[in-house]
Amino acid sequence: MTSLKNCPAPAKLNLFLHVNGRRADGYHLLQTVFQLIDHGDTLHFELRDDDAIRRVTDLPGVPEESDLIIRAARLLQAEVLRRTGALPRGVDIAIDKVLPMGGGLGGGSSDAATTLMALNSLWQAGLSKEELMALGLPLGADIPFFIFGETAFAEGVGEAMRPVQAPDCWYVVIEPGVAVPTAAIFCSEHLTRDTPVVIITDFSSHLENRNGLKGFGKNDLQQVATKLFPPVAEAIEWLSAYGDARMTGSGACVFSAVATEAEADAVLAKVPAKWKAWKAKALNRHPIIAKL
Ligand SMILES: C[C@](O)(CO)[C@H](O)COP(=O)(O)OP(=O)(O)OC[C@H]1O[C@@H](n2ccc(N)nc2=O)[C@H](O)[C@@H]1O
Ligand SMILES: Nc1ncnc2c1ncn2[C@@H]1O[C@H](COP(=O)(O)OP(=O)(O)OP(=O)(O)O)[C@@H](O)[C@H]1O
Repeated sequence: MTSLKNCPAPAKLNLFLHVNGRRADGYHLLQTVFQLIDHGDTLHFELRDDDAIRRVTDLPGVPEESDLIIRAARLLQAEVLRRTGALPRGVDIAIDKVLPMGGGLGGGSSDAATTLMALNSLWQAGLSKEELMALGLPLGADIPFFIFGETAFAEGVGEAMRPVQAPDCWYVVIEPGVAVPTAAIFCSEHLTRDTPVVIITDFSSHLENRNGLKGFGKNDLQQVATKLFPPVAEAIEWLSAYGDARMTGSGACVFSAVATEAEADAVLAKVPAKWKAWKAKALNRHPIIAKL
């Protein structure tokens, strides 16, 4: 096999996101449910005759050298060299970018995770899932989750994960049109960092309904993000008329669960034209698993 086309890099939603504390190194201890959804970027990989790793699609605002896709590919290439003494063939990587940057949807992390999984297969590198997760973590906190590949309850700095059954529902997602820098939210003096720790049984009954995790938990980053970025507050306020609207990750995107696709369409029809909005279905498993 010399190419892998149409590899999905889905988005995630944080159904709740609690900040429970802060480590000595400044990183925050979180508890979250990462929900995979069927909306995201698509990547294409084509092996080269030399050993160069190239992005063949322009991504405005993200130079090739700092792109998480390229950094992930180079990291795996170096790891294969270290293990086998042979440098794997280079690769041209194309991307259909759909997910907004700084959207809280984990776009960059998902692209990097898909790159690690696809190249592990194309290069027949044989790294285990756990080895790929460890390789990806320094590049982005959400990368291990996407490689884990299942909707999950995550704790710590995101590295301890347990699969949970995704609520069987749809989500309406609004992009408020701003990019939120994650670090700025975590640095804020106004961020509360003392939400009590929960256990799965605290919310497992909520997973069975078709309203996401409506009524359970909150996003602790939301208060800070809405103060710094008023369009996020405005989108939450608008969407709240149709359900329990929340922000995902460190923002900017906001979402609300609905039971059916028809209900999602009904809400989408009313979204003010100034915002981009879309619907997505809850997934239990990463769609790339069926492909590799
Ligand atoms: C908040 C989440 O969106 C939840 O899914 C993610 O954990 C953030 O993931 P990300 O955007 O990939 O963030 P990273 O690039 O890993 O980290 C950006 C910055 O956020 C802060 N950060 C991130 C994760 C964490 N558990 N504690 C932190 O304090 C750190 O200042 C870090 O330098
Ligand atoms: N392939 C990539 N796609 C998107 N962003 C990338 C990529 N590579 C590097 N980046 C950088 O990462 C930053 C964060 O982008 P990303 O889309 O991952 O944010 P996010 O959705 O807020 O993530 P999270 O939910 O993990 O906080 C971008 O502003 C960009 O500078």
